[in-house]
Amino acid sequence: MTASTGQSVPTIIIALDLPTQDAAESFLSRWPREKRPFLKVGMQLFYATGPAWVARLKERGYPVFLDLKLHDIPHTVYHAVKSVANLGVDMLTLHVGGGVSMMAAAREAAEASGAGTMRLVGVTQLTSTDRRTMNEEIGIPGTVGDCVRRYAGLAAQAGLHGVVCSGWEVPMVKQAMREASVEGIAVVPGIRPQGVASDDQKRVMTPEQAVQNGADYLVVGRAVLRADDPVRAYEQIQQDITKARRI
Ligand SMILES: O=C(O)c1cc(=O)[nH]c(=O)n1[C@@H]1O[C@H](COP(=O)(O)O)[C@@H](O)[C@H]1O
Repeated sequence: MTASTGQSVPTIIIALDLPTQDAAESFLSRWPREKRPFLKVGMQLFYATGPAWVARLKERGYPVFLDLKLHDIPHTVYHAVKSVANLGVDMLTLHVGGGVSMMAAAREAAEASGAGTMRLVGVTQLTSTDRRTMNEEIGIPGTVGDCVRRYAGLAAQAGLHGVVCSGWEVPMVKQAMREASVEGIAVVPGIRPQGVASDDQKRVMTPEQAVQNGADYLVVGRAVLRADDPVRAYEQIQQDITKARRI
């Protein structure tokens, strides 16, 4: 039996970490017309383009993950999610560290806006964080895995649809969410195909490893954005995923 038996095929999400709308459009123009990859618009591009361009991406048929990593008081997050709900995006991030009331407010706002299909996912410990940073700088004791597992349980308790974590923690976050009666999704950044530099990421995995560990979504930025042929790099990762599912 494969590690991913019973799951749908893991989906690649391209992190459009680019500075301007022109840069993003030029990147998208390199793709075959019929291809509509799942796109992540994060802070860099969202602050540069604004919400109208994101809404247009949706109108053009792209699945969109809006990665704003909301983290504020419950009242503010409630109203932020209400504003985002109008854009029709498929996924939105918030920080689990904001607490259960903040996450529950987000869920309530999504429901009140009729944005039932927008998946709310909680960022656990960033994949750029290692144990030393977490223990000595942030002041959270224990292993990163302990913390991520605990955060996944809190996200499920608050009614989120899943979490963002590294590939290393996927089995434990799924278990933690299941214990809270949620079949939650695992969205996994920090993906590095063999031979690609880790850059600022600390908890990295290859696409094959992440899939074998049960990841539902693989978030890939620089490995595709910096490739000489981004479409080819994306297709190679897709092949890696298919291969990993056969093992
Ligand atoms: O929420 C995210 O998407 C995210 C969470 C996390 O823990 N780590 C992380 O890298 N990300 C995002 O995933 C992308 C990873 O980019 P690359 O490291 O270039 O593949 C970036 O857009 C990050 O903002």
